[in-house]
Amino acid sequence: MIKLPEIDFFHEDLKSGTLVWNQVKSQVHKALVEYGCFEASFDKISIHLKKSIFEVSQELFDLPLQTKLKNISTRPLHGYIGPCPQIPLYESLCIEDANIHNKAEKFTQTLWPQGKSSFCKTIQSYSEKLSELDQIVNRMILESLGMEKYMDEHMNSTNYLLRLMKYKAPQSSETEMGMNVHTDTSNLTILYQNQVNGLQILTKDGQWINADPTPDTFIVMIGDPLHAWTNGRLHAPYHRVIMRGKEARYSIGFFSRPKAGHIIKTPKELVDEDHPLLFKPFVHAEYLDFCYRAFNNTKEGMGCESILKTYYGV
Ligand SMILES: O=C(O)CCC(=O)C(=O)O
Ligand SMILES: [Fe+2]
Repeated sequence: MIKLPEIDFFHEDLKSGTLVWNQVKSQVHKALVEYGCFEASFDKISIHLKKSIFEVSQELFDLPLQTKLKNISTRPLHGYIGPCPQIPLYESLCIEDANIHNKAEKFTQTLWPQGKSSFCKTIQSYSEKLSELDQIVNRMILESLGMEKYMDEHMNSTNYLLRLMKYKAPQSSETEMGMNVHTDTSNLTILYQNQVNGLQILTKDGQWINADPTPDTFIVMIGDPLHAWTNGRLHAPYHRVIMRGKEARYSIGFFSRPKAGHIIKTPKELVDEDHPLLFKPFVHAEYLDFCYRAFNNTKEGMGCESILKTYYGV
């Protein structure tokens, strides 16, 4: 049974340029080339915070549907997604810029007008801490491609989204699709789950493997925009969620996303004879519209055909 690579981000002195940084960086690069994802240990999020994020998540999903529907956004797939025929077990809410205090507070007030500081504090602190891991991984990615000069531009053109997700236990004793096969629309995704497994990743050679993280680990994954930007060097894996058993699954997705109007354009340094250009430049908002249409048009939910290849392939 293949297991995802495990990478440790514990070290106190994990600073660019140190020996330990370079060692971790090469593990990150190798894992992202081969699998497009890995399992990360990261101790900046305390046990208390890990517990709290699921407690507040549960409270959120226990709110009446009318209240959850207040989570709306002008961008498609950025608000409340309720159980629908494509994915009947799935429900999620989306908090844009959850790492920024004012934004976390605004979201909290929309759902709890009387205020709910435990919720606001937890989502903000969780997002802020996890953004450190996101930045470490992003820097390692750019350095390992010799592209660190793009770091500021890369980070300034993204923002963070926090998606709290719940998958109901399937009705029958059979397994059921929790989320259909897709690749992510983010540059980088960091997933954390309660101890109900279900996430599966498709390897490059076509095998589905289980990503069963421990309570201490996160799954870090590449999405389409970064796959395109790196001219295919980093793999964006197809993945899905299969539900079984009697327990609900809670999962927390932390996404670094290109901003709506940002154009994803492969830098010229990453194009040469051995690496011909794979994708035309594209505006993230337009690409997201295609994903949204695919999601609505196919019975299986997010279509499994690559949106990136279909619309932007060279
Ligand atoms: O719940 C999970 O583990 C996966 C969620 C996911 O793939 C996504 O939100 O894009
Ligand atoms: Fe995903």
